[in-house]
Amino acid sequence: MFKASKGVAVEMIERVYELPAFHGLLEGKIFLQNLPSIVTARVLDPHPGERILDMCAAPGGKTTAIAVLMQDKGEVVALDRTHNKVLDILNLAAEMRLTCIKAYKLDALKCLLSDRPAVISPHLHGESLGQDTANQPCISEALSEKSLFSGAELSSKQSYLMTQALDCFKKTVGGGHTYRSKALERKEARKAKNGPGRGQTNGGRAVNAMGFVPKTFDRVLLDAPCSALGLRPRLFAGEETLEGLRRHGAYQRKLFDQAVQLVRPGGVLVYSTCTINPGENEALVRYALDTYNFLSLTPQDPKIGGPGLVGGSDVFDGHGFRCWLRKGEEHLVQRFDPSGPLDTIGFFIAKFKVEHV
Ligand SMILES: C[S@@+](CC[C@H](N)C(=O)[O-])C[C@H]1O[C@@H](n2cnc3c(N)ncnc32)[C@H](O)[C@@H]1O
Repeated sequence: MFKASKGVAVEMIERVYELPAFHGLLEGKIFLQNLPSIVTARVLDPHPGERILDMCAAPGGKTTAIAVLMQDKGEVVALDRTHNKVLDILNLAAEMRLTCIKAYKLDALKCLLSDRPAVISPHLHGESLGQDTANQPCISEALSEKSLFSGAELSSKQSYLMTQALDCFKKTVGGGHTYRSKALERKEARKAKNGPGRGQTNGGRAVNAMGFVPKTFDRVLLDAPCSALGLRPRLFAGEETLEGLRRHGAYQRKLFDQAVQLVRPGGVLVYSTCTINPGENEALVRYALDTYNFLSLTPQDPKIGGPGLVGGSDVFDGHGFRCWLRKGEEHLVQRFDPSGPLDTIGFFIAKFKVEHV
């Protein structure tokens, strides 16, 4: 408010709900969530022991809801591209004592390991791993795959081996059981003296991820960054332009292209946004179904929101007229109307079954 020289200021003189502020109260016991966010985690339907990917996860509301539904058994990989936001996820997970959550910093547009040339730290080379390396089959096997170092694209076997190698590397070297360099000892002494520093929190350290092997997650949630036109109150909603809305749609399609490749055959992909813009919701579903013939919409449970929009836009968005859902598809998605009797934020959820060939 003090940044702008003119504009509208709002002073809240009466609360809608007489709820106390929860800051620091019942820490780890309660976490406020919008109803559609809880519904999204339930629609994903994660089971204990599964491997789940939450692609745009900060601050971790849905990540933690998913981990709770899994009774903290299995693995929830939570990504965000922003360092401090990854720390937020780690903090929330620690506060809720959820150990199955692994949060990483990664641009979700580069999620697929096989998408990029192999760039491996020289530390991963056998000699620098210490004497016990030969006793680590996964490292030895991965390192014997010569083309890992050639800069060629990774096959999925190579990608898998590399992930295994990195895991082993972390366990052996990173865990400090077999080899502790002088540099590591100096770093730890510094940390003990100065405190954890920017990359550390109570929840742990924000680590960069390199990407993931295609078709290795049981379920993927893409809670996409969006125009957030469903959030209330939105004092600045009028500032979105048609071009801005179109760009959100294009970005979401790129994220979806990554998400779809990470789900295992027979797995589930849930797409959600907190906007009411059909260009980011129903149009994304149309794109998904028309682009990937191995995807199908699947019924959602619980189903609380209303039907999606059938038809299409008659507004030219600079590239075309976006098509939305076809008749019969509208009841397979949920659209939460922020002006409706449910009194929720505006939100959208689509659930896809993935059957790769
Ligand atoms: C809608 S919010 C996610 C809310 C979260 N799922 C929750 O329930 O708490 C979108 C998040 O996506 C992140 N994001 C945007 N683009 C991204 C990208 N390319 N890769 C990873 N994260 C991204 C943003 O930093 C933001 O935290």
